[in-house]
Amino acid sequence: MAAVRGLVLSRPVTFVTGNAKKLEEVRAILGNSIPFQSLKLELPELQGEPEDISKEKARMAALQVNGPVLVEDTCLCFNALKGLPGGYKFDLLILLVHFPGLNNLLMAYDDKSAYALCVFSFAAGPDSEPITFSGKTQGKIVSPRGPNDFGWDPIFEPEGYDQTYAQMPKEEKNKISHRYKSLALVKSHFAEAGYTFQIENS
Ligand SMILES: O=P(O)(O)OP(=O)(O)OP(=O)(O)OC[C@H]1O[C@@H](n2cnc3c(O)ncnc32)[C@H](O)[C@@H]1O
Ligand SMILES: [Mg+2]
Repeated sequence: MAAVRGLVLSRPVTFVTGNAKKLEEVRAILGNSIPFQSLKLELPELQGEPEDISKEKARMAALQVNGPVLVEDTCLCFNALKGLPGGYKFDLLILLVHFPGLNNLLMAYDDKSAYALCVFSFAAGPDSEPITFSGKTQGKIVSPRGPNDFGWDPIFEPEGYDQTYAQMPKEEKNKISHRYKSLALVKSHFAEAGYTFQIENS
């Protein structure tokens, strides 16, 4: 999608999420590259294709904020289940983390491969069509290992590693994660579009 070079955004970008752990990672990954403020909003939990969910979240967030917003939708997709649960958030993932025996559900399948998918959307305002940026990290589903403080991190082992996301130092996850890859595209887009920001109090 064409972006207007040098477009001045009316307000600083607001990253809207209800998830403090996501916010922590986004802060660490973006550093000072894109100035943003954050807002905790519980948006309705939509179901469907991750890109559609992410865009719809951006529309809802831009309406509420009445300005430029970033949102993201993240899911874990099992290849043996043809990409489910993906954007269909029945509580299977949470059950898998808390009741490791349920991993037998996947034991029925030889294929334990999965991918973590993060779709960021940027909407320049309530009247702008959101643009999406998808980042994917391949891996496999394993019995839970590591601290249990962020979603399905204990059961996802990224390809090429013998640790789950939960066992890795945060800096390591943030170098290879679905979120990192999606944000790399967001950063490139912002750099190419040449947005300038009116930062409050500056
Ligand atoms: O307000 P939003 O941003 O929507 O926050 P959310 O927690 O509802 O986030 P999602 O709908 O995108 O995510 C669905 C689930 O996936 C979990 N999740 C998201 N990113 C994750 C990651 O990097 N590692 C592990 N679990 C993650 C998250 O905790 C949710 O339980
Ligand atoms: Mg959500």
